[in-house]
Amino acid sequence: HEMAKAESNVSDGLTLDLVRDSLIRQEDTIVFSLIERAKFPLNSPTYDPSYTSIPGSCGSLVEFIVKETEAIQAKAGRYENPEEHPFFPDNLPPSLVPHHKYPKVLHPAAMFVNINKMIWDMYFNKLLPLFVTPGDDGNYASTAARDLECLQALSRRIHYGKLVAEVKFRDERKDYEPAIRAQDRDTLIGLLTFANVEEAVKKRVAKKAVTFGRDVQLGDDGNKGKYKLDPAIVSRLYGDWVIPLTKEVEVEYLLHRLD
Ligand SMILES: O=C(O)C(=O)C[C@]1(C(=O)O)C=C[C@@H](O)C=C1
Repeated sequence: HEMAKAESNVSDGLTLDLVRDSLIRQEDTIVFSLIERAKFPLNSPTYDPSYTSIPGSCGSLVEFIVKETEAIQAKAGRYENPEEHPFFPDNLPPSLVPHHKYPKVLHPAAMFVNINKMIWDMYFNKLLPLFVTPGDDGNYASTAARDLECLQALSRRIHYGKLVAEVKFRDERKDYEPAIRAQDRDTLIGLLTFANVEEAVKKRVAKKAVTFGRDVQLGDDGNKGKYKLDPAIVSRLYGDWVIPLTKEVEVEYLLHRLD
């Protein structure tokens, strides 16, 4: 089904190539946010609920930062954008800014797909210990702020799977419809998987880690193979978690595409 690329010509101008261009640009944001987080050691008190005793808040410092930041950003209209998904959607304050008419591209069922709990779990339990050094330098607030940027960048990329799925559905409706009617996950995964694209993504993000993770010097390249973030880990992050979670969003969206 590589043919779909050339043929897609939908009314709102959305094409698989355009959606993929956005995914590629978002790689820059993700790799750079990880580099920024890697400046700090693990700083485990950031994640320890017993470290803080903030009145009115019972979780860890990172939960406090994420919840409070999301509340401010919600008031500023961030979650009006269908591409943004909060980590703590309960009790978010309403937007206080004028309503912006985002183009209605997705099926309304898209609203109910939010896998940020899985992303949170993956980031803190699997990924973080892989790419930060052990240790504690006391910079917990800055550490939590960097975590939030990583989480938001990952969440945006993974939930972009809704748009990817929508374009694929429009391009190959007759293949997708029977699988959706049968609620057949495996067939849907088969239809939306492009192994060659996944391989290219994994190689490219490793190359971005090499490129962005160097010290820029005016004279000779003094890097001697030392990077701020291990390129192999970025490749693994994508292969083991980012791509599978994006596919999970694609399937969840498609299962309700005909509701
Ligand atoms: O580019 C696509 O077709 C996507 O669905 C995105 C993505 C990815 O997460 O990078 C996921 C599944 C495909 O197998 C290839 C790549």
